Amino acid sequence: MATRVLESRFERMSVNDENDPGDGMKYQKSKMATSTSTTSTQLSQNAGRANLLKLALQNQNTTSTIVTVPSQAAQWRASNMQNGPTSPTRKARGSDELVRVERKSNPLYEQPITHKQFHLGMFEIGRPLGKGKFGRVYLARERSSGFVCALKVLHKNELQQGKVEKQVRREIEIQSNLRHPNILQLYGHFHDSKRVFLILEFAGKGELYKHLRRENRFPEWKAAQYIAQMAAALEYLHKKHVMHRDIKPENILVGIHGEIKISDFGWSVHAPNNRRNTMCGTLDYLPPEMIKPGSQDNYYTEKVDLWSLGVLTYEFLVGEAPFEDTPVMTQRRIARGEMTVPSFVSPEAKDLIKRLLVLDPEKRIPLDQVKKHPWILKHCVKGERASLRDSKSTGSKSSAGGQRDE
Ligand SMILES: Nc1ncnc2c1ncn2[C@@H]1O[C@H](COP(=O)(O)OP(=O)(O)OP(=O)(O)O)[C@@H](O)[C@H]1O
Repeated sequence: MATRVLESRFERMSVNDENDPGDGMKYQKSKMATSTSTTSTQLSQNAGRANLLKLALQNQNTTSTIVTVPSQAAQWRASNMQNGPTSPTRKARGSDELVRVERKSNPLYEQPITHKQFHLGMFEIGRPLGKGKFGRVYLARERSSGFVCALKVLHKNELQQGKVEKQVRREIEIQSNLRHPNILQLYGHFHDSKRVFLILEFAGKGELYKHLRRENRFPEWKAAQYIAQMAAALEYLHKKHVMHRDIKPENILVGIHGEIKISDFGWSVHAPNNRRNTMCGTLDYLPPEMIKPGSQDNYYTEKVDLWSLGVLTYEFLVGEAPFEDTPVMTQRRIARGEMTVPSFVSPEAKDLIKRLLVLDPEKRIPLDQVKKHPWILKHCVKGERASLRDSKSTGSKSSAGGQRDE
């Protein structure tokens, strides 16, 4: 059934589709589509989507044979996947529940690694998933294995014009070496004369930013579970001496189980000495040490991500960033740490925000303590009971006005 849905989705695509990128990457008709007996019209769109996601999960947990291989040119060098990633598994009740992500070995990585060169013909291209500044992202399926992934297409001339080649190269190098359930996996990449293709893990529930805008703000149980996952991912990154430097809802995707996937490593940096002095990131999320006048002289550390985690916690719970204002005022308020937490935020959550949004980077609460913070423990260790209690006391909607994901 699930396979048929996917087939019919691929079957429906045509080269005249208005979403055709017009860049020589036409939608391709699946060979398997002819074997279907159930037509797509018999299935509702929602059921189709749910089944597609189920198939993506099955593929990613069990049947994938995608491996990363060296690409044609040294500058787009790929990394190896010998240290296999971990796969999230569903632990919670009901389809609308956030989950604690559990590590599980993936059979893919127990198989011998076979090196093969990736090329576009190996993939069936599905529907567009979105568009960024420098390219488009498509749902894709590797033909031989049926592995479902997201294919990001970047045009070399646009990268050149935007002077972001170095940034993209760094993004590839860093992301392809990361294996964590809350970090979007980059499986490999390849290129032709005009384009660079990134083979990415498919995040079935899309952008976190859209979930937040839809719900306005998240209920505390959900925000706490997201922040716990963010803390785990950041801890992993920092242990590898990687600072993300651009943590914000727009750079977080949501996996098929509702788990967080940090993406967009365009601003991330591998800094083995743990100190950098480049100005980057998004104003609302920038920490004081990066916006101070003369900050060129002020080296900063991976603790910038702790500040951003505080801003993220605030935005999850309040619906807007804590220092949001005109650009000049935002900068001024960040430099002074000037913000107020609304009274509807619980004292425990407020405490965590205040411990993260500390002007002195060295005094910010470390990630291992974030994971043990009472607010996190309340919603994550006893997560299910806490979320039940919250939903009982506030009806179907949470006190934060948020609803469970459908
Ligand atoms: N792995 C993925 N799984 C599911 N959807 C994705 C995936 N990657 C990207 N998308 C969708 O495609 C959109 C464009 O992604 P892309 O990475 O090109 O740009 P971006 O990070 O949103 O923006 P920018 O180019 O400004 O950094 C995303 O906003 C998201 O909706």
